[in-house]
Amino acid sequence: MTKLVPEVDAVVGAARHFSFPPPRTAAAGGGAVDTCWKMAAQIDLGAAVMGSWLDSMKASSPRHRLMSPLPGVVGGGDPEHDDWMERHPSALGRFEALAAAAKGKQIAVFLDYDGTLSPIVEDPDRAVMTDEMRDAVRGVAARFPTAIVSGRCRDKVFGFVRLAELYYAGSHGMDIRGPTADANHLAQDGKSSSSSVLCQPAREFLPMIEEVHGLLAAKVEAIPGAMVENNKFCLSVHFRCVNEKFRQNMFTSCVRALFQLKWGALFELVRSGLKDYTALRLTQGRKVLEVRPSIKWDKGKALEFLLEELGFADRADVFPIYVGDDSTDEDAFKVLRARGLGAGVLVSKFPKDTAASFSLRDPAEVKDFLHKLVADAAIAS
Ligand SMILES: O=P(O)(O)OC[C@H]1O[C@H](O[C@H]2O[C@H](CO)[C@@H](O)[C@H](O)[C@H]2O)[C@H](O)[C@@H](O)[C@@H]1O
Repeated sequence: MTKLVPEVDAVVGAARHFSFPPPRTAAAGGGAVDTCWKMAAQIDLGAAVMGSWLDSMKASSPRHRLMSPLPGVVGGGDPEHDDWMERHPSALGRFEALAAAAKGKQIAVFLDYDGTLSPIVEDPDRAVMTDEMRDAVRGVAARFPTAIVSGRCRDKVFGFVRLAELYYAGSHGMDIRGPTADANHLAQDGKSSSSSVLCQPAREFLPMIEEVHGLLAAKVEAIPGAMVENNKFCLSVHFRCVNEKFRQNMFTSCVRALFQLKWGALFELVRSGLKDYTALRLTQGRKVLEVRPSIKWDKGKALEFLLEELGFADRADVFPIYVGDDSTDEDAFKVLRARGLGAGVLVSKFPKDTAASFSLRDPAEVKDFLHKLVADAAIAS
């Protein structure tokens, strides 16, 4: 089997398979969650089949079986969990291996926001980050170049994080700006802080996104709980709160049919709303449909852009660490795999098909991991 992340593999050991796609066992192979996670990555609006699309919507924030509560602990006889932990060990439980792979290299840290730095909540405007998490991110940024890479509008995610020393890549990486205050590593590198926008590859789509925002917002008013969030260069159509009541009582097939009908109706509204906008595409995140310009730009491209901007593009001694929870973060994990660089860390309590090498269960573990990065002597030296 080809090893795509040799530096991490070499340290963790050959028995740990960080290849992508991961091998499938009877327990994990072909599972509904895995399959839907892949399907959810991008929707072909012309060919979308309603049944499979609804499956994908339901799988977009899985709530099935909980995994072992302790990082690195094998999962008490659950073969699916054991297989997952084998292929994507805890970045906390295997921290020494990760640190050894990073030793002597320039670390750069890339952090998704929702589901990574803040817990998933029903109201996107209330997805606040705790002060403790802010302290952890501040500590990392004082040591290593650090970027937030989010599907959200850049200003909005800055409003949550409020740390001027970071890079921010908003709108799924389509709106990137540098730090507006010096962090220690920038001062050491002699680089001046810059408040300027560094990259906006979808500028020409702004009027179209505005127009479609108005159109979709009016359309989804018909669906209680649905909401369209304007993320400047892309839109998020939220369905986490659609038919919440039915979801809580979905034990009879009759109610289940209603549940599917509502989500199907929302999808149809979005699909029909976009039919004249062939320059836009639809992808899916956690209980959210993402309307994006059809350009070849995603969080993976943003990661590559930032590495270049930091002067790390051609350096073999760089160790990027990307932490994210969403299907949109897979583009960044794939870049790291393809380049054999650094480590991707997926935040998930559930087994998922992922190009990440390591896993963390939730934002609380992300915080602990960030603290460990700062405290680790091997990495510091
Ligand atoms: O790339 P991210 O920083 O993870 O942003 C992706 C989307 O995150 C937000 O939606 C998600 O979090 C919400 C708050 O917890 C939750 O209600 C929603 O169901 C999730 O999909 C954000 O609101 C979106 O605009 C981002 O695209």
